[in-house]
Amino acid sequence: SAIPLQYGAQYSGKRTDDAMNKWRSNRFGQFIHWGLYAIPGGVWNGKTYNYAAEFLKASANVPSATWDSLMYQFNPVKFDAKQWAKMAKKMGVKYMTITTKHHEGFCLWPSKYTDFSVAGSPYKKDILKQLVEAYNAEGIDVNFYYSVLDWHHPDWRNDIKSPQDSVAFKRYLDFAYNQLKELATNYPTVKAFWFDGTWDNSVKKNGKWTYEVEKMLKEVSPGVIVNSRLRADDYGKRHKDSNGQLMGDYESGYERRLPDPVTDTAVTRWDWEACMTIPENQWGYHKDWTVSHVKSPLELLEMLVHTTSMGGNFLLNFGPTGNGDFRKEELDIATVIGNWMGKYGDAIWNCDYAGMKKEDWGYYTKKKNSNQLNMVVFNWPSSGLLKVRTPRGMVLDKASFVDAKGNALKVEEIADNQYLIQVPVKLYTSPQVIQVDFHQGATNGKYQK
Ligand SMILES: C[C@@H]1N[C@@H](c2cn(-c3ccccc3)nn2)[C@H](O)[C@@H]1O
Repeated sequence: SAIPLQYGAQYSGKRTDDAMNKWRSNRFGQFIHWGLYAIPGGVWNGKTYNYAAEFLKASANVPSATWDSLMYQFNPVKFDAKQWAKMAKKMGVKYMTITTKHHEGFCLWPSKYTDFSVAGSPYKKDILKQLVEAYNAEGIDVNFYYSVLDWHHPDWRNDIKSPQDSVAFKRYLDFAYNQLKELATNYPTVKAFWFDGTWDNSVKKNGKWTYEVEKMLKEVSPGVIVNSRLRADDYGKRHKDSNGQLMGDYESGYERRLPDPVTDTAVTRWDWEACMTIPENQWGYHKDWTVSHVKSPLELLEMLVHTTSMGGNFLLNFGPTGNGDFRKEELDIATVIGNWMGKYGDAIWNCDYAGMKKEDWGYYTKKKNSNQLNMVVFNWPSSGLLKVRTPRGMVLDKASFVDAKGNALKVEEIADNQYLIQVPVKLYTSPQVIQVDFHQGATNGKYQK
């Protein structure tokens, strides 16, 4: 029987209100990690540190006073929110998630609860306000990332080991609560809050606070969406409560990894989002991308399609430089992905899990409330035959490449709920999309029994 909880999941199943339906239909988002860490870019006193650039303070053992004085160098003269938003629009994202405050504690908005913000920098202006306005003007939703973990704030604690810790950490939680209320109040068009830095015991021992933050945000900004990573329940259980129920509005555990399309299909039962770096593990700007593998546009495109095929959102990360511009590799990736989305985005936006078995050639997506099935093909069989297994009652009618709607492909029913779709055997240089029309009914039985 269920364990009684005060601060566990507040509901089960997917939210189906307009705000969540829009969040789900967005599918593809741009993550932006921007802060003081973008100034040194992974290099300190002439030494390059391979670990994630937004962790340079820790990797290079930089004293807090030294790190915090980077605020006086924050003056991104090349920052142009409208230009960032145009690039995002061309890339085909429908939402953007910006780090309002990362673990270093530096705030990209002039918060009245701390001096450690843009207001204290030579730049002075409100970065968040400019980004929200510019991206919303391009029709792109904006979500706020907020790190509960805060290396700058004197009252932060990793754990509560004494009454003094409790008193200090209570002050910290009040500070964070006030900042979050400030963000939800001052930027009312923000659609979701992306919490991070909640894995420490100090936060796990404060499930009630995490519950109250979610409650407050939804009172201040009705319809707003909160990720599972914020939440701890009465017993410190995170993401899913002590009864295995998902907390928050969507599962946000997939960081630099994706669920397996064969063994992890359970994720299709709830909303979820995966966030992904272009290098192996760099969220903030790093001067030297030779320190690890850098994913190609096609690798990233396959991850986007893979995620959509399992009913999830894909949040691809960009790390602007300390000057406020993007490195060439990121601009090139945005262009290649944008070109593909311009032609085939209809197989991503407002598409979901098709409820079909994964095949070797690639991924299915299904347009919401339609009989339109998309096959996004990455791996071409030497036979030229694409295998399709349908659920009982689903009958394929016709198929054609999105790029050649008029040329119907041969669809052969070879057994109950088993089909082969014939495609020309040739080299394709980018993933192709085949659109398949189907209907619910008995199989045609054209094949010999
Ligand atoms: C979304 C990503 N989450 C942050 C992160 C990751 N980690 C981490 C810490 C220890 C092990 C593995 C991951 N700590 N903070 C990264 O800095 C980025 O913001």
